[in-house]
Amino acid sequence: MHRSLTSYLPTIYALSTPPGQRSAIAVIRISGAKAKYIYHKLTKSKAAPIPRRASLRKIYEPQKNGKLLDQALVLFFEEPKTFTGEDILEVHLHGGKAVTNGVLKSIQSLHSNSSEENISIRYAQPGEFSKRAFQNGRADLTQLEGIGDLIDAETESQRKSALSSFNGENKVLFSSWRKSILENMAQLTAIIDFGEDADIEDIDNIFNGVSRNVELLKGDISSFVKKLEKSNILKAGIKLALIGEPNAGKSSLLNTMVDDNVAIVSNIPGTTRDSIDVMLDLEGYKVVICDTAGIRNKSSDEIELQGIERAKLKSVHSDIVLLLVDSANPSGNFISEDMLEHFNTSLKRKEVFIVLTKTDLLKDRNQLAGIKESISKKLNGNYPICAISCVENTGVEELMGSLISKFQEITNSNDETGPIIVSKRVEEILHNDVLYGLKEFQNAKALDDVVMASEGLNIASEGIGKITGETIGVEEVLGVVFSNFCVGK
Ligand SMILES: Nc1nc2c(ncn2[C@@H]2O[C@H](COP(=O)(O)OP(=O)(O)OP(=O)(O)O)[C@@H](O)[C@H]2O)c(=O)[nH]1
Repeated sequence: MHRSLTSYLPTIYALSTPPGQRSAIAVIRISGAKAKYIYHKLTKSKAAPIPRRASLRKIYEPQKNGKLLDQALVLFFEEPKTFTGEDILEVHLHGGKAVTNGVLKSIQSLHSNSSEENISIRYAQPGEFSKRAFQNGRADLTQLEGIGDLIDAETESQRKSALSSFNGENKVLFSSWRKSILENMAQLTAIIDFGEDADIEDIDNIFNGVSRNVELLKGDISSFVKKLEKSNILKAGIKLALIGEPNAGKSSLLNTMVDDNVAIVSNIPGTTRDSIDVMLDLEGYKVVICDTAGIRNKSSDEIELQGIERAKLKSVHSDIVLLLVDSANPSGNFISEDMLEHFNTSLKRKEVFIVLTKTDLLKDRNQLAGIKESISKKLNGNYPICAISCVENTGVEELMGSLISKFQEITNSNDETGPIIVSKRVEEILHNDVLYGLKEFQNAKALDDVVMASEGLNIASEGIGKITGETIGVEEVLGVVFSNFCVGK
């Protein structure tokens, strides 16, 4: 009879659907050696549950004459081919608080550590189901972290990128890197072991060959890390700052984009005295739009001045800046000196879109070409310029289209392989262990030190092992990974 590697551990159970909420269905998940025992006790059925077959069962308090708690859909999965690698029982109850509490209490009441019987059952800790899956070899760490990212995904692009870990693509890639490192380490070990008997020229040839392989591998890993950095924007959200002079129409554009009145729109210049962040899902991208205070030359208002400084700072820290310019500005000075200075000192290397606003107020739309030319001249660059009117709702769609293309570009989403998301933990190991180890190899190679070079490769290979969990020996590392998970996962 098969026994999972974790069969000696207590059987765990948890409410896998959100707690404390009224819902049509609530699912309790139970995993471990006592899952079947719990089934018999709750259903009062003597017959063994048929694996993978949903059946409707009355659920009772387990003690003698225990009262009926609910009628539920019950699913039993037999080890080892289950998520955790252990027997799993799922009880799909009606989602009322009293029902779920009653069943949870009943399961807990089955725990017993009396001298005659040792039935160890307890509520699961965060991520404990996933931890069991890892311990029983059902999934590697990157796949499990991928599930975490999948659950956390708020937008379509985040969901897609989490899949690369979840469906094991990253695992395959990391394993191929590790295999390659181990093969090259084997060649260095041969030099170390047979060094004295071997021909110097042969040794050089082998060492140089390994060095070329490491160079290529380091290139691959570096591009993966670069792509990762780009994709990370997807997780945090693309930061989009709306800047412009007071009254340029920033809040109106934000409202049009959000299609809701989140910012205050008024015709008193300087209404937005501080920045407002709004999270949006734009065509599957998580975007954090920041409406900032109008930037102008002269202000004696201390609070406004602080707002202006913060607006400048926000634009510096954003991924994309929309510089809004009132096309109907009667002064004809479309970019103020203060804005120009901020642009030249801080925004030159940013992704900037110029947005000409209030085009409905222009008497002659042919003026637009002249305005565009004068702005480009003043900014001394070729920035994309869009013309919009929030009153007529024209140009906003085109602007959105251009923004989406930019999102794809800066997050690598139009790349064939798509964006990738891995955990912070994995990213750190890639930098601090894997790339570091390969760099150490290269330093040692420059000194012709085979032993140190091999040690460098060892660091890199151990690093990949830590990522997938293959060379994990320490309980703390597992703790770090799984403590971020929710209960029931
Ligand atoms: N005709 C017309 N008026 C507009 C348009 N967009 C904004 N406005 C008006 O311009 C004024 C200023 O708009 P806001 O969106 O508050 O401008 P803002 O840049 O956020 O202003 P501050 O918060 O002062 O920096 C309001 O009276 C708006 O109704 C537009 O496309 N056409």
